[in-house]
Amino acid sequence: MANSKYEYVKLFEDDDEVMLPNLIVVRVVALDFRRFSEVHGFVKPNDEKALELMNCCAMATMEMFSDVIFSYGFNDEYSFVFKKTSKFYQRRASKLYSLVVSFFTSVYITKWQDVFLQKNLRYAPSFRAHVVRCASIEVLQVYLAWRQQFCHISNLDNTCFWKLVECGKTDREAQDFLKVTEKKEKHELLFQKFNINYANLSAIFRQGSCILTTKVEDIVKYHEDGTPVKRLRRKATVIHSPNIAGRKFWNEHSILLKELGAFATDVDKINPDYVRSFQVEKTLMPCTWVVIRIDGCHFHRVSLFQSPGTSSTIWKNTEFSEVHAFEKPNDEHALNLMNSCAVAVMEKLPDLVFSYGVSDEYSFVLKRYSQIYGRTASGMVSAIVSLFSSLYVMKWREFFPHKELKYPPSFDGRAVCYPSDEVLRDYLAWRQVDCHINNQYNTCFWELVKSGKSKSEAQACLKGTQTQEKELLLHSRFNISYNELPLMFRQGSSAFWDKKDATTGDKNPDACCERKIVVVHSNIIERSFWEDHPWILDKEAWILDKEAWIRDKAAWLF
Ligand SMILES: Nc1nc2c(ncn2[C@@H]2O[C@H](COP(=O)(O)OP(=O)(O)OP(=O)(O)O)[C@@H](O)[C@H]2O)c(=O)[nH]1
Ligand SMILES: [Mg+2]
Ligand SMILES: [Mg+2]
Repeated sequence: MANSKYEYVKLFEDDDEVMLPNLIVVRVVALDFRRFSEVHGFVKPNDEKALELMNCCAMATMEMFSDVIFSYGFNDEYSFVFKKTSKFYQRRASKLYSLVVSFFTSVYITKWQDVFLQKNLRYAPSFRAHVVRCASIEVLQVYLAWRQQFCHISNLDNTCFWKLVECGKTDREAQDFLKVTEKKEKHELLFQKFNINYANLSAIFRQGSCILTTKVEDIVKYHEDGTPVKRLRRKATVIHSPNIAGRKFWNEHSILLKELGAFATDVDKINPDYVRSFQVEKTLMPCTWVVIRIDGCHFHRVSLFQSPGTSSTIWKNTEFSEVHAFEKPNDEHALNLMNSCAVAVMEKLPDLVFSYGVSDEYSFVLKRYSQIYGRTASGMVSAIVSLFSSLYVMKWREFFPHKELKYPPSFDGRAVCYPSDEVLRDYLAWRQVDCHINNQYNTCFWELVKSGKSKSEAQACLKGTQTQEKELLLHSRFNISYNELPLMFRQGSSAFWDKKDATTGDKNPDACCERKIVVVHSNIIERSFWEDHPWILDKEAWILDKEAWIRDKAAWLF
């Protein structure tokens, strides 16, 4: 809708389409899961409930994203394989991994209490994700073999490790012992010393879990004459298999053959070059401002959700803001929830220097030399979008104490590099102009609707109108002075560390206690905002960061 002189900043966005014939795998891995599992007292080495929750999230993800044909997970990770012809979001990598990780995270929080009845979630967990490109079905086969082999090796190791620790060894001693022990000896150790036959441990621990979906018919209601109204729905099922990369397992599932292709032989060796390709992630250009923009998925449009109180997922012609009865055009609580999540994300990731939010989106600015998540686009985007989603679900009650969250929300994300302060400020100006144009239009639109016009009449009435005409319309017909509407609606929200932090810096040991993020609703298009807050895009810190970065990255220069 919006059109402004700042639109040129869109030229900095790059295309990350996964080209055909590459097969798409989205791999999701928990962040800092060791700490999370300790804080939540997970059983070692495997917590059945924690695995059940991971499977639950993966099943919901597969039911949500119908192009995902197969998934495999163990411990704290899951891999989702898309059908080979998928056109989902034009195969744009950032859309795919961000939506999957965001939804997966939201479900993790939503379902936590159902799985861990007595255990409260103590803090917001998050996951990271990236796209693995497999050039052929043979490469996908190696990928699956690699992951399942890792599951086996790590589970055997962990089982031995915790048994050794239980019987008195220190962590160090147990690790040193296992380092020099062969697989066969580990099996022997478990059997001889601890009376454990490894092969008898639960398949879910040893083999991980696979998920496949089938179409089932649900009766959703009955007509007056008693005939049932049926609807097709995807139903996910968990299975365990000792060799998911084997021909025997794969080729007996017709859906895998049809949507992905057959395995011609069994894998006898995992090619290390392939493994390198599975791990490669694009890094962002150094010395640029990185902006991570996240946006609510289908906050307005059709979405899929699980109807409350039932276990079935149903297509509904609906929108997140509609289902949750957000006030139109602006819901103060919904916007404050977004702001609160953004502040919490900034507190967790100190490399974030500024963020700007409007409607269902937030832009996070990372300092120029940020090296978090190896400066990979997928690391930065997925960690932020996942943490944001996690917080959004956890904080929902605080902002909507009387409203149930009806289904897990999801956000997409992208990373864009801007080379100078000017371009970065133009980017932020672009978002604020967009906020202004949309807000003015939406205010007029909903006033017209409230006054009795249909939506299409309201649309027709506003078509081609300029700012001043809209202001006049609001004033003359509805007695609304646009400039007196709440600042948050007109200007959006900006979050940043307040001045005290920047000036006290590291010199004062108590400084960290005083650090505070402020949320303001200012005009950030005007240069004066940046002149009044020079520490946000601080030049001096930038030079120090640059020197540290060169020392770290380019030691060979000296
Ligand atoms: N009523 C109400 N709706 C809101 C509010 N904030 C966001 N929305 C809705 O969220 C939509 C955001 O627009 P987009 O992000 O472009 O659209 P979307 O439906 O989320 O679609 P995608 O982002 O492409 O998935 C708006 O059109 C509103 O319908 C709010 O405070 N109140
Ligand atoms: Mg949106
Ligand atoms: Mg939006």
